[in-house]
Amino acid sequence: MKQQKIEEHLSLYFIMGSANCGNRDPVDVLKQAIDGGITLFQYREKGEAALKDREKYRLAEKLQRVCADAEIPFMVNDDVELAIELDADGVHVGQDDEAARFVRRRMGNKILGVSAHTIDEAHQAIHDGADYLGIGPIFPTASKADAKKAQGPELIKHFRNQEINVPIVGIGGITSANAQEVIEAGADGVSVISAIAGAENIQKATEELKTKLR
Ligand SMILES: C=C1C=NC(C(F)(F)F)=NC1=N
Ligand SMILES: [Mg+2]
Repeated sequence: MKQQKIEEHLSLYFIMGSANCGNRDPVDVLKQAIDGGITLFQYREKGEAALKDREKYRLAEKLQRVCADAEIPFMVNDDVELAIELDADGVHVGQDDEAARFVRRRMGNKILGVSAHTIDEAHQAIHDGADYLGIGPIFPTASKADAKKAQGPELIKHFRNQEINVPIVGIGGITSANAQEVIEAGADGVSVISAIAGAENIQKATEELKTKLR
């Protein structure tokens, strides 16, 4: 049941933190993205101006409520303590965050996403109980300062050819111009930051992206 649900939710996965919203209120950005049809949200508070402690908690709480009202699962990036404190729907961790097997123990049956760049990392994440893998960067990205080299949609094909059959979401420089290639390569969905958060008209940009995913 959860496995099937995860695939459903992965199709248009919006990731955002205060640093991605320019001078716009992150709550309004999220509301417009939800109106445009996102299927999953991840709160990712990163960068030198990243909110911390009480401020971060308060924004996370507001974004979580917006997701709850829209029945969109609310994920937290990296910060397992915050995810547990908020009783978030899940957490996403990278290879340099807390090991997925420990996060799984602390998160119980919540959604656990893990970033993987190699087949070995994918096998380890699956062994540790990951519900989905974030694979990328597919295209060059400006949203992650320490991103690895873009590998193209072939990266997703490679994971599928290697019998990695768990839910996969592609990440990295994905826009409405290239989203289709990522799905055709075998991803269950696409995750985006600036293609939505940086758009002039957020709802329209989200709707346009969504049309490419059918
Ligand atoms: C670094 C990341 C890689 N992948 C993902 C996701 F799209 F959720 F899988 N989220 C991240 N924060
Ligand atoms: Mg991380």
